[in-house]
Amino acid sequence: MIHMTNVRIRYPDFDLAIDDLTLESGMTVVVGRNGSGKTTFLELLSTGIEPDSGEIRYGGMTVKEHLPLIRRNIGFAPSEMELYEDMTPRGFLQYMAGLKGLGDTSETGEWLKKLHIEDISRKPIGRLSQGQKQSVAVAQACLGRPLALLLDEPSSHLDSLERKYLMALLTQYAADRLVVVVTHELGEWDQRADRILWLDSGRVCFHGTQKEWTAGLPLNVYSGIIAAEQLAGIEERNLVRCSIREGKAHIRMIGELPPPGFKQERPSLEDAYFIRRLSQPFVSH
Ligand SMILES: Nc1ncnc2c1ncn2[C@@H]1O[C@H](COP(=O)(O)OP(=O)(O)OP(=O)(O)O)[C@@H](O)[C@H]1O
Repeated sequence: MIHMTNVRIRYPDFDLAIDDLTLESGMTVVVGRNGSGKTTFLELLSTGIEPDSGEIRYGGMTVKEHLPLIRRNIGFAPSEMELYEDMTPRGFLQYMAGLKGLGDTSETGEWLKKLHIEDISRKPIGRLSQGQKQSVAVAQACLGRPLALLLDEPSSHLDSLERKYLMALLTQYAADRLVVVVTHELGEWDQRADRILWLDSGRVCFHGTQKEWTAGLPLNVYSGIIAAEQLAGIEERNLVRCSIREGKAHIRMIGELPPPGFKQERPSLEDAYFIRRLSQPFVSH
């Protein structure tokens, strides 16, 4: 469990302020617009940056007193992790295992397999694709099975099948540990996230379960089919999804009332994000 109290980070053009937040075991998905402070939040949790004020407790321990122990129990994969280009994934993981003080490096093979990078494990990292490098970054974070796994957009370069495998792997990992994932692809986490954390302008706007996230929304979700030429009558901002097939537009949209013939749908995590964003008062940056 990680607990943040009165945490502040002040940059010249941005500040992050978290008064009271507890992250518990399970999968927490962090969302928010660009520049809302998600990476800063993850860097804080990872102990990579120190708050200007306030306190973060890891299972009751503070960084001041127990930094090495806390770091041993955190696995962190930043979004664009700097990897040693001349090393191979296997060599890099063994090196990281050494740094983390893991005696048994056989675990490196396990993560290479689980992240599906075993076949490229002897190629220099510099010659890997973005997606393969991303998997190496996630693998190093998992080494030692840390109690808290912090991942910044871990699937942004992965193909859809690898994304699915990664979701399954992380869901399993989160069964008895704390996993925090920053993502812009909230739709992928339907039925997988235990909690959603929504940051905006460096503030926590929402922290709660999937059920709470999708409940009590000020707008509804509708689906329906209209002639493609009628599409112009629907405001772009209200469209969640639209595909045109045989002259018909198949639509998922949000609104107060359904257009004629549309039926109401249960909001997905992503629908709820759109609704919450659209219903927010405009904040200039
Ligand atoms: N080291 C720094 N010095 C000054 N400002 C910074 C620093 N790091 C981040 N910021 C600012 O803090 C704000 C939040 O950045 P952050 O990267 O945390 O946002 P984000 O939500 O992760 O964005 P994105 O979704 O685009 O990745 C931005 O305005 C950014 O310019």
